[in-house]
Amino acid sequence: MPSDHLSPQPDRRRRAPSATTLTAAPAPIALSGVRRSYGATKAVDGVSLTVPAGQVIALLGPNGAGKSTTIDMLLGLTRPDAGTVSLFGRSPRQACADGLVAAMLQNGGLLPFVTVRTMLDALRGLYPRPLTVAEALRRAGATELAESRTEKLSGGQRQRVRFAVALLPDPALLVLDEPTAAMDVSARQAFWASTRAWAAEGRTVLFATHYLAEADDFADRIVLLRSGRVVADGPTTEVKALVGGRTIRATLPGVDDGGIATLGGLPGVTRAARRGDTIELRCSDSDVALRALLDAAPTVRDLEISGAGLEDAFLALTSDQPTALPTPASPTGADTDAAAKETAR
Ligand SMILES: Nc1ncnc2c1ncn2[C@@H]1O[C@H](COP(=O)(O)OP(=O)(O)OP(=O)(O)O)[C@@H](O)[C@H]1O
Repeated sequence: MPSDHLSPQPDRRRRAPSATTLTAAPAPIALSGVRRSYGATKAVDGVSLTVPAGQVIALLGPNGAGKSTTIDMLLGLTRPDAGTVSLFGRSPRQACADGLVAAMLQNGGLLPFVTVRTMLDALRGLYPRPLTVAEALRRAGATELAESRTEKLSGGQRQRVRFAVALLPDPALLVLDEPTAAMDVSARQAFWASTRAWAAEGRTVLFATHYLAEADDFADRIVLLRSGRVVADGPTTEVKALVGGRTIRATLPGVDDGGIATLGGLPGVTRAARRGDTIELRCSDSDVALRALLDAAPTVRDLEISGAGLEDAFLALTSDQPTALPTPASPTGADTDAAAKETAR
C-alpha cells in the first residue's frame, strides 16, 4: 500500500459532501496554535493557519523549518503536542477516511509488480466517491502509463502516477510535499497546469516546495516558516513587499573594488556588488540612489531597476539575522486571534 494513500477505513454509510457543496462548509484547513517538539527541538512552534476553499497555498521555508512536520500533523500522521487541527470541521483522520483529503508525500510508494491501471482499480474500492481510473489518469497527465508496470516507471513517471493516486478519491483538499522533485521542466509545467485546473473547480491545494519560482507562479498565498514559526503569510505580492527596497543593475566598464566601495556609500544604497562590468546596488531609496549614481559615474549605462523578488524575501525573512519583520499578514484575521490566545495560555 502506498504510504501516501491516506484513507485507512472509509465509512461508506457517511455521505461526505462533494467538493462543490463545500463552499459554505467549515474551512478545509484550520490549524490553531499547533506545536510539536522532538526532544529539545521545537519543530513546529505555535502555527495558526486558516485556508479557505479554492485557495492554492505554498508552504515555504529553509531545511528544518517545520514544513513536513506541519503537513504530518495536518494529515493526522503525527499528533500535535498542543493546539488543534481541523479539516472541513473534522479530525484529520476522519477527513481522510471520508475521501475529502489526499496527499502526495515525499516518501510515498506505489504497489509493485502490477500495472498502473490494476493498482488504481484496487485503490478505487477504498473510497466513497472515487474518480474513474481513466479520469484520474487524464487529470494527472498519465493516461499513456496505464498499462505500465509500476516498478518500471522513471522517477518523473512515478510522480505522475502518484498524482493520479492522490486524485483518485476526488478529494476536496490536496496536500503535496515537494510534488515536482523528480519532474523535468515540461512535466512540471503540465503538473501545475493540471493542479490549477483542478483547484479552479473550488478545491484547495496546500504544497510545500523549495522551488520559489513554483510558489511565485502557482500559489495564491504563501506561508513562510522559520524555526517552526510563521514569519510571513499573505499573497505572493505582499510577501515580496515585506522586503522593501529595489535593486539597480547597470554596466559600468572598468569598475574595481574601490569603485564598488564608493558606490556602496552613495545615498540610498545599502549594498553594492559587481560581476565583471555589471554592478548591482541594493537600495533603500532607488530614486535618490539613481541620481547619485549618475552624478558619481556618468559613464554608467544599461540601467535596470527591479523590485525585490520572492528569493530576496525568502532570504531576508529566514536568515539568522532577519531584517526587522513586519507582522505577518493574516488573510483571515482569525489566525492572529487564535495565535494570540494560544500564546496567552
Ligand atoms: N521524527 C523526528 N525526530 C526527531 N527530529 C525530527 C523528526 N522530524 C523532524 N525533526 C526535526 O524537526 C525540525 C523540523 O523538521 P521538518 O522535517 O518538519 O522540516 P522541513 O521544513 O520539512 O525540512 P526540509 O525542507 O529539510 O524537508 C528539524 O529540526 C528536524 O530535524
